[in-house]
Amino acid sequence: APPPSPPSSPADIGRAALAAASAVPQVTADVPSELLLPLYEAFPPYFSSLPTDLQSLCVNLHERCTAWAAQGECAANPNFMQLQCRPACRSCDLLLYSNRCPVPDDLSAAYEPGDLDRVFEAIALSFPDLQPRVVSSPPDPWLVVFDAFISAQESRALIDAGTSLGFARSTGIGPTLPDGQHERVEIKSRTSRNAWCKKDSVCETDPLVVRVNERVEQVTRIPYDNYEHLQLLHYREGEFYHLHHDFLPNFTTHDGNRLVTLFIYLNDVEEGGETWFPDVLQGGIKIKPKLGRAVLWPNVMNQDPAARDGRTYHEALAVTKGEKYAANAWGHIHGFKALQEKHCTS
Ligand SMILES: O=C(O)CCC(=O)C(=O)O
Ligand SMILES: [Fe+2]
Repeated sequence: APPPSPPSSPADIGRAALAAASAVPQVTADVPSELLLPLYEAFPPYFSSLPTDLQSLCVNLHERCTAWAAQGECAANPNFMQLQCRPACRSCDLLLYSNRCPVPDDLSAAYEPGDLDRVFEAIALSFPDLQPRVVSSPPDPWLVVFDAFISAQESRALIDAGTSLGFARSTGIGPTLPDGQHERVEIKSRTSRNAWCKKDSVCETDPLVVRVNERVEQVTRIPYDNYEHLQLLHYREGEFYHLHHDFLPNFTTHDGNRLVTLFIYLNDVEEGGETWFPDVLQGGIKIKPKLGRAVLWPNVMNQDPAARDGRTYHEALAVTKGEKYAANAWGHIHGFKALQEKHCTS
């Protein structure tokens, strides 16, 4: 990914710290000579003190890291520099999750035991304009369909945001990396494409998108910061997402897991593309995509919001005619967005 905020550097005055000193032909600023040496030559104690699986990750990811470090950018722009220019900033120890991601001060939970039922019970009474229908309720898992969750104009704004951000083949969550995050891998069971409504994108400036996020927050009573950035989806004819659960496996990060999924359909689909819940009610439930419609379901148990509700497996059936646009809003127990900025989410 491109640097979110590249340091200001007047000229190309150095090379990566891992380049040999002889490979740096033109040094036009005062760069300390040790920064021009390979890290393990210049700082053997520092390098060998790192756990072995971190040593291979202790590299500069940008060729101007050394020069930026010499200009004081490690202190001026730490979020970017400490991860992109690890050896140059002597920040390789931050590759360890426990070093990089101290437990947040505010670990309050969006849902305490019992809150999930309270939130779902209140929805039918509090948001009549959104046309909610309780399709399933305890002792079965909650499942609420809103037939007017967003307007045609808001749907258009979300599709346009996805198009401008660029839809790319969707991935699944792969093995845990040494830095505590997870590899993203292409999976055969999911052929859709998606875009993330990320920070500093049109999603944060378009009032229509902002309004949708506010509604998601109000209806679910999960704060905006606890939500992952909206994930915008595009399925072309034949594309699908096979049976899966939205609760993340093996997560250990401070954001906690996904409490609920609010899934929004952004267009009418000619044929297919239903969301199928095989274990909700007798014989399962299929939700047909429809512009403005949304489905809300829990991924966790009412009595224990840290535990997965194994009954809300679901599948996006293949679009058999036309195309499908949709959006996922995933609300976590704890804050998510601020942690993601520090690369501390899964
Ligand atoms: O497209 C759908 O109907 C559901 C998609 C889904 O379950 C997901 O993206 O996690
Ligand atoms: Fe899903």
